Amino acid sequence: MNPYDESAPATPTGPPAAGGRIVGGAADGEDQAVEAALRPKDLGEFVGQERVREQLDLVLRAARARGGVADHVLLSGAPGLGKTTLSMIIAAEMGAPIRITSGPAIQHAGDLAAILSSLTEGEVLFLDEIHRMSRPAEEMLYMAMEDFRVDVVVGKGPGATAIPLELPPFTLVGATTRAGLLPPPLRDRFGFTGHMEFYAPAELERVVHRSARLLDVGIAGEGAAEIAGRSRGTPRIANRLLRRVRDYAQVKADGVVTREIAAQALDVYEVDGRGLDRLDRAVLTALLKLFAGGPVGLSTLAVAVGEERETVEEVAEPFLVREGLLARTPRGRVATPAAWQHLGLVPPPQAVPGGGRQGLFEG
Ligand SMILES: Nc1ncnc2c1ncn2[C@@H]1O[C@H](COP(=O)(O)OP(=O)(O)OP(=O)(O)O)[C@@H](O)[C@H]1O
Repeated sequence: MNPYDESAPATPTGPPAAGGRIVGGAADGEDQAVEAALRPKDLGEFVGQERVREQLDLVLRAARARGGVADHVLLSGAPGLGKTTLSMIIAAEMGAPIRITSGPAIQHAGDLAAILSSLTEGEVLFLDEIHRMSRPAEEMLYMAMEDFRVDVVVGKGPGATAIPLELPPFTLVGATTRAGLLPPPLRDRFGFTGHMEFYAPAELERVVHRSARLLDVGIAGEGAAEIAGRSRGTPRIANRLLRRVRDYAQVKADGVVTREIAAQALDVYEVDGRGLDRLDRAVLTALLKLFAGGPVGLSTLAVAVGEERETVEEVAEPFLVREGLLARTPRGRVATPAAWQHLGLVPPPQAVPGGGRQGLFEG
């Protein structure tokens, strides 16, 4: 195919990209409904993340041996990698109840004080998106984490008084997609920090097999491998793709997920062999076909695919960069040799990988 062919069909533009993406990392309504059934219940069932699992196992065993509560735990990593699941496992392994809330839900220090003061001894408090808590709540949390105490301010102005309130010892499990955004005083108060990595295909295959068993879906080894390879390193996406493939297998075949059935089903949902969806491919296609692989400015690229700048930058690009298909350079976006290869196109002779060529199309 000639990359300069102007008669090529117009680059397809995706639906509103961030919401409802089958390959999106964040949970949608259906995910929430079925995830409870698919969550591993203990560390032994939790697939992958060997390092974090091993370290956490030590932290929890030691706490149990001491008969005390576990140190506060910070889990960082992209959405859908298992932070909530791991927090529930921590509670289960400690034989403790768990309370789940999130940073954006705690806008006032009083909201946090209400939660903290109602915890029972040893309870696990899971605080998702901890980097999005309000500043006053964050400051209250410092003292609560360190001294199991908060000062509740009663009244306003000169007459305001701080009433100290003792808290039962508890374990805070904070989760964040961006550990770098946490203020150091907060980060330092966690006894253990685990960074969750994207999963290897073989690990995702195990996740798919396990979920298929729980959902009572017949699946061949190669069927699981096909789904795993398109799941962008993320168990949540693997589970979601499995559900869509199961539908297809039931409607179009005998219900068993083979490699062919998985591939056909995911082609219908426009998730390609490497996990790129329609938006990802639209961005890449425009970059290659319209701008000869770049460099091209983000705004120009966004106009070319009919999307908002932010959608291209925040929704499509991170995965393309991670996959080594696109590079962000000071002079604009540049396709890598792997991008040409993935779309089956031949780079023009003067295109130098890494953006060494004078940009004709910068926006
Ligand atoms: N290591 C794992 N083994 C098996 N299944 C997993 C694993 N990690 C996650 N899952 C599955 O993936 C789904 C999403 O996991 P979870 O909700 O824990 O992700 P998360 O990191 O908390 O996401 P978010 O940041 O959006 O809250 C769950 O249904 C869980 O069953």
